[in-house]
Amino acid sequence: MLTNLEHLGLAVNDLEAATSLYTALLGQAPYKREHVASEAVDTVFFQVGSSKIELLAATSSESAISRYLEKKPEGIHHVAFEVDDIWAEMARLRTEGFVLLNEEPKRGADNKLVCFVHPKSAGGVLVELCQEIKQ
Ligand SMILES: CC[C@H](C(=O)O)C(=O)SCCNC(=O)CCNC(=O)[C@H](O)C(C)(C)COP(=O)(O)OP(=O)(O)OC[C@H]1O[C@@H](n2cnc3c(N)ncnc32)[C@H](O)[C@@H]1OP(=O)(O)O
Ligand SMILES: [Co+2]
Repeated sequence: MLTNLEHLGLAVNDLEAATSLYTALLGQAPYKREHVASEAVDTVFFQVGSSKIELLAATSSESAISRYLEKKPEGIHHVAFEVDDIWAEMARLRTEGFVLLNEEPKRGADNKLVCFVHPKSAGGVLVELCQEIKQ
């Protein structure tokens, strides 16, 4: 089952400007900056209670974030939910008729295994599932 709203992913053109804005808005500094080569993104994370804000900027034109920002304004790009068992949730969502964008979970940011649900099958929202990678 989905246990928590893990993060909101915000697509931004200028990561430093967005980081300054959210530092002022949230009244706190980010806890992590991370490059995710597999997604060609630089990310900045803020903790807000039990949820997070993830700022995402593309590092190449091949990035999903780059393609998104070619067509849409900066803003909420995806919503991510925490799961205890990503394999079970992927199987459950498939049986519910959702279209998954990856066959297997893949390594995401912030020490997570992730998978994505196509927005066209999720009411127009790009959904991400995240499972903590236990050390
Ligand atoms: C993993 C690191 C980090 C983490 O938290 O761990 C991340 O979150 S990385 C986040 C960036 N990576 C991804 O988003 C990977 C999954 N996304 C994709 O595979 C694509 O972005 C996809 C398939 C959702 C869209 O691909 P593309 O933009 O090339 O396709 P289209 O432009 O043809 O879009 C198809 C259709 O979907 C609508 N769309 C696209 N993106 C979104 C979105 N973020 N939210 C809602 N809707 C979206 C788009 O408008 C098209 O709709 P249509 O009505 O046909 O115009
Ligand atoms: Co994300």
